[in-house]
Amino acid sequence: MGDVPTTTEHPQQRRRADSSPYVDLTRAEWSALRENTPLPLTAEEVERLRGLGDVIDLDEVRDVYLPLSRLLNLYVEATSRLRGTLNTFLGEAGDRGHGSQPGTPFVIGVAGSVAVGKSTTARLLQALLARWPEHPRVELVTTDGFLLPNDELHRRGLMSRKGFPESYDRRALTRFVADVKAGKDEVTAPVYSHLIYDIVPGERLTVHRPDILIIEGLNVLQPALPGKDGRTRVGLADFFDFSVYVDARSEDIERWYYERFKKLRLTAFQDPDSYFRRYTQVSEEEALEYAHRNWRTINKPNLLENVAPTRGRSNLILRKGPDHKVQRLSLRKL
Ligand SMILES: Nc1ncnc2c1ncn2[C@@H]1O[C@H](COP(=O)(O)OP(=O)(O)O)[C@@H](O)[C@H]1O
Ligand SMILES: CC(C)(COP(=O)(O)O)[C@@H](O)C(=O)NCCC(=O)O
Repeated sequence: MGDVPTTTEHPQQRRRADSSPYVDLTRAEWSALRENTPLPLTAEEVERLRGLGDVIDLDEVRDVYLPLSRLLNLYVEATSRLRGTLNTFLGEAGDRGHGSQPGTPFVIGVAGSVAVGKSTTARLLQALLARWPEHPRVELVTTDGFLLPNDELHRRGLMSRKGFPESYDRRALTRFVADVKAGKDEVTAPVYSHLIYDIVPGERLTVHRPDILIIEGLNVLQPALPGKDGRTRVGLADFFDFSVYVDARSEDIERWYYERFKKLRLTAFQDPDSYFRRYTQVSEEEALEYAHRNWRTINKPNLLENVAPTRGRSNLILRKGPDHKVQRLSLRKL
């Protein structure tokens, strides 16, 4: 694996020039920033939010996610004040509907590789944010609902590119977030099932004017594609008020992917409806060959070509060590 560029080993990130837009913090420095924020989750609740294979406990929540929840609270307040200022500036024009609506949702993007633990991060944030004294309504949506259905992926020759930017209906995804942010009463999205490895026909999820929307997925920080006229379009990330990139060494993520695959083989894959049931009927070694191929030909190239290059667009980079625990953080300051 020596030739594999990892997602963490850029020397400039260890020692940054003063002009770097990021400030680097150790876990200890970051955890001190939680100040007196109380811990609103119990060990059992944390356990329920934990994804398969992720290691997360109350220490991790206290040291890593509480300071983040505090920072996000400050961001939400400041963003709301800024919107008020904009509406004041727009004055009457604002009254005629040109300004942003009061209560415009605060949108948070959570990005990172397959199997890095984005879902756990997003679920923890949702639970922590919902427990602020203001009790905001926090909705969490994953971008897999906007994958093209398998039939369509087959037609376009993209079945072995699942998770690559072109395997999504990116316009529908951007429209979905734009509609939520515009304050529409009900906005719906398609639903993806890991069980059938496909979009669930006819099923939609509905989002009703949340205070905060978390949108989690591999490619949420991808820049917009240029339009046919060559002009840049508005992209998904243009609607984000804050974004988090969950980072780890490629070698660690690969190991987590295989470990999760082995666990899924003993659990979810046993379901008769599982797309992966066939891997419960062969030896673990044979099943793992499929996982290795998937990592080598789909998830790793996607990580290196598409996902990791978006890391520098995020507001916060969480760097996990080999045990899934966050070791270092980089917070955008400029
Ligand atoms: N084949 C599968 N069957 C059932 N659940 C799966 C399968 N693959 C992934 N998952 C689950 O789906 C969620 C999203 O996984 P993934 O997209 O790899 O992101 P991440 O691990 O970064 O959250 C995780 O909770 C994972 O455990
Ligand atoms: C569904 C996914 C593309 C992730 O989608 P996301 O929610 O990040 O948009 C991914 O978990 C996946 O299934 N990738 C295909 C390759 C594989 O089976 O590992």
